Amino acid sequence: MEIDRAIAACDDKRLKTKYNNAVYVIQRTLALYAIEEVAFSFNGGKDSTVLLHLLRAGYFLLKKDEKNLDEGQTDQRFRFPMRTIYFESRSAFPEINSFTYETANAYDMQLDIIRQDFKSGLDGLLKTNSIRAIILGVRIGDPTAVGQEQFSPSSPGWPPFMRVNPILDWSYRDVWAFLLNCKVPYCGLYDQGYTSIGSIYDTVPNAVLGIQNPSTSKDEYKPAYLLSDGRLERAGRIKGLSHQVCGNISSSTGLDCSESHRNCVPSASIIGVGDEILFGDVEDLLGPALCKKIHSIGWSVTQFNIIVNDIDSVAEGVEQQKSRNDMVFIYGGVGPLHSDITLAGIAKALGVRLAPNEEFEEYLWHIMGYQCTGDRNEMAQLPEGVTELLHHENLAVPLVKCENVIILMATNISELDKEWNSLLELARSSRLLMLVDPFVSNSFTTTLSDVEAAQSLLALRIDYPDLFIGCYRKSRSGPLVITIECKDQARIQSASEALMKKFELGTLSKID
Ligand SMILES: Cc1cc2nc3c(=O)[nH]c(=O)nc-3n(C[C@H](O)[C@H](O)[C@H](O)COP(=O)(O)O)c2cc1C
Ligand SMILES: Nc1ncnc2c1ncn2[C@@H]1O[C@H](COP(=O)(O)OP(=O)(O)OP(=O)(O)O)[C@@H](O)[C@H]1O
Ligand SMILES: [Mg+2]
Repeated sequence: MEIDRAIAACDDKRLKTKYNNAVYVIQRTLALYAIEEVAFSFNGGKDSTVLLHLLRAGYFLLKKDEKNLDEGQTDQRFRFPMRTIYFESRSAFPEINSFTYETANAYDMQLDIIRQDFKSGLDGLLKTNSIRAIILGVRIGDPTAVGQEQFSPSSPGWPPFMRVNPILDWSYRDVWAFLLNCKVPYCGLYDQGYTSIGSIYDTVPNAVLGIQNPSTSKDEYKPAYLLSDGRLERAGRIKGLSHQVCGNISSSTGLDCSESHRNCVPSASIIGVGDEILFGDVEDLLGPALCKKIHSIGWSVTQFNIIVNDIDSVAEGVEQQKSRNDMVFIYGGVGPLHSDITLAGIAKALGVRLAPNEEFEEYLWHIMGYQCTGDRNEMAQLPEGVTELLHHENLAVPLVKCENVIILMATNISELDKEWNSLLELARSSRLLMLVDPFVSNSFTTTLSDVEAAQSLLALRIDYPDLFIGCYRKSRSGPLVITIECKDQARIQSASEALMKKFELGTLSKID
C-alpha cells in the first residue's frame, strides 16, 4: 500500500509513531463497528486529507491481515470502503469544493453531499442510515477539540454518535510531514498561504507567510507547509467581533467610560459552575452577592445561571451570554481537578485552545511551589491569544479575563469581596469595566392585592417607560414591595409623585 510504504521509507520517527497510533485507532473503530455503521467526515481540508489516506491505509492493512494477502494483491485501486459525508456550504471556497469532488472521484468514494447545517444534517443522516460512528480530522489545537479524546460521544444536544478522532494528537508539523512524505494531493489553497480553511468570509492567507515579490512589489504568500510555528495555524481565520455594546460605544477589548455615557446601563451576566450547587449539596452565596455588587455600580445583571461541570455546557452558556452582555462574570470549576472545566469551556466558546501561560504559571509557582510542576500545572493552561491577566497587589494570583469574560477565583464571600474591590480599583485606572452612575431608586409597600395594584402600576409603566418598576412579595399574605429605579434623581422624584397619586390615600407608603 503506497501510504504504508512511504511511511516505512521515511526516517521521521515521530511521524511513524503518529501514523501507527492513528492506524490503530482506525482499526479499533473497524473492529468495534460494522463498516456500514461508520462514516468519514471529509471537507477537503488538510486534516481531513491526512485522514482520508490514513483510513485507506488502515482499512487495507486490516484486510491484508484478515485475508492473508500479499502486498501486490491489496495494492490495487480499491473503492474507498466507507460512506463519506461532506457538508457543502455556499460560503465554501470553490477550490475546496472542487478538490473535494476530484478526490472523491479519484478514490472512488461514496460521497454524500449534505447542504444543511451540521446538526440538522447529522440528524437526517442518523435517521436514514445505520451510522453510529463518525471519523473526523479534529486535532488537539483546534478550538473544537477542547475536552475531546480519540473516542468521544457527540456533545449534549447533538444527535447521538461516537466521534472518532484518529489524528487528535497530531501537530501542524505532523500533518505536513505526512502529506509531503506520502506525496498525496492536497487543496491548492494551501500553496497560496492558507494554513487553515474556513469559509470565504472568515479566511484569508496567513499573514505570517506573507512576502513581497521584489520584482513585482506584489504581496505573495509562501506555502502553508513553511509555517514553522504551528500555533499560528489559525492566524488567517478572522474572528468576528461579537459582543453587544452599551449603546454602541464599547469595543471587544475594553469598555468606554467617557462622561457622556455615565448614565447608560452596561449589562452583565453571571455564570456559576458547580454540580454541587445543582445537586443541592451546597448553597451558592457568591452569585447573589455578585448580583448585588454589579448592580451597585450601576450595571444591570441580565442573567444568572448555574451550569453543570461540563465543558460543552459551559461553552454554550459563555458563547450565548458573551454576545448579549458587556461583561460575563464566571466563577466555580477553576483549578486542577477533573471537574475544573471552566477554562476549557471558555476556550471552546471563544474558539481558541488552552495553552500554558508562563506568567500565570509563575504566580502559581509562588503560591503552590513544588506542587505546581510537571503534570500538575494544569491550572496554568489558559485560553490562548485572548487572555489578559488582571494584576492587583491584593491578589496572590491575578484574575483572568478572556475577551469580555472575567473569571473569578473566589470560593467564599470574603475572597469575592477582595477580588471585586481589586477589580473596581483596576477599573478606575484602566478601561476594564465601564464606570457609570449608580442607580437611584425609591421603594414603596402597599397592602393592596396584586389585582388591585396592577392597574395603577401598568399606568405608571406607560407614563415612565424608561424606568425599571419591580414588584415582589416576601409572603402571599404580606405587603407588596414596589421599587422604581433609574439613573435620574428628578425622574424618580416625578415618578414617585405620580405613583402616590394613583393609589388611594393610606394604601401606599414609602420605605425610607
Ligand atoms: C461530523 C461532525 C460532527 C460534529 N459533532 C460535534 C459535536 O458533537 N459537538 C460540537 O460541539 N460540535 C460538533 N461538530 C462541529 C465542529 O465541532 C465544528 O464546529 C466544525 O467542524 C467547524 O469547525 P471550524 O470552525 O474549525 O471550521 C461536528 C461537526 C461535524 C462535521
Ligand atoms: N464542511 C464539512 N464537511 C465535512 N466534514 C467537516 C466539515 N467541516 C469540518 N469537518 C470535519 O471536521 C474536521 C476538522 O475541521 P478543520 O476545518 O479543523 O480541519 P480541516 O478542514 O481538515 O483542515 P484545516 O484546519 O486546514 O481547515 C475536518 O477534518 C472534518 O473531518
Ligand atoms: Mg477547515
